[in-house]
Amino acid sequence: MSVPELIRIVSRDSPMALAQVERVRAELTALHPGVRTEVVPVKTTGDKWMGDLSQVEGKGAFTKEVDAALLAGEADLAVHCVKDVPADRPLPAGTTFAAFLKRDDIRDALVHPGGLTLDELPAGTRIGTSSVRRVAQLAATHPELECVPFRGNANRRLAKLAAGEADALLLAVSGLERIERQDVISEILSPETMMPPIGAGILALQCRQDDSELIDAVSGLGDPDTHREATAERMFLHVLQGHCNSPIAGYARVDRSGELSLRACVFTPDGKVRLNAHEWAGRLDPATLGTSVAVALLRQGAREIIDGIPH
Ligand SMILES: NCc1[nH]cc(CCC(=O)O)c1CC(=O)O
Repeated sequence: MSVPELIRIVSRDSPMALAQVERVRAELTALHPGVRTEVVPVKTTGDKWMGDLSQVEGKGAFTKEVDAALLAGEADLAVHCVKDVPADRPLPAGTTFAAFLKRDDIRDALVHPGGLTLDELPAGTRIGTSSVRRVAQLAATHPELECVPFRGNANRRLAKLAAGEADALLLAVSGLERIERQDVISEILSPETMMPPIGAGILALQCRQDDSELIDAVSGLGDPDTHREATAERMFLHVLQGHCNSPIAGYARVDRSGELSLRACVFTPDGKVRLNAHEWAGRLDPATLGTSVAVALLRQGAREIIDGIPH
């Protein structure tokens, strides 16, 4: 296999994103000793804008500038959190996913400086989160807690928490691990307590579609089970056609016997309505499983819920 001499890797410039790039560089050099890599950090709209994401372009706010650098030939390989890559539309024309890295933890964690668990938090505790998915689920199970809007990369959110702008936070376990701040976790929430977002804990490598030399060189970093899970989850979201204010959650799992299943939920923003679906792939391919689960939720009224939320 011919491997490019130099691979320029583009990513957001947050500490979490740069840690993700370091993982990719380490895996690349393990697979192809001698390959040189260079990091091209870019600031995205989502990093710069601290208001409501629906007022900028919503979905795509964390990926647009990265995609642009890839397409302009300023870099060869983009590293994305699958969670942040819009699934309602295809990937930008001319680009493709070359690999999904082995999935990290999919769960959310509670960060409470006093070390309390979610069930122990006193009424009125201010939870810093702007995520409609987290707000809806907390409203359903812990209506006595108060969510306050909280944006910024994970390090900035931890700094704002330390400054007293909230009493506790919800953050992804995988994200905290990447920035080496697992120490702040007071409780890891099960996926039943806090259903994760589509694509949680998965890093994707994106290339220009015509760059077959690079696609071949990086495809060996992909994990087959993660690929099946990501494909089912993203097709689910594509068929559902949510928007940036629609509380949608779900995850696919390949179990020990190799069976793929997908469970997913749609909520009203107040958490009062929760639609559920859970299906096994059986003989279906992952994308068809994703479609089937989306159709199951649409039959229960997901379209009316999603379209009824201002966005
Ligand atoms: N929106 C920011 C973002 N994008 C991906 C992750 C977590 C890591 C992952 O799921 O890959 C986070 C932080 C968070 O939600 O706490």
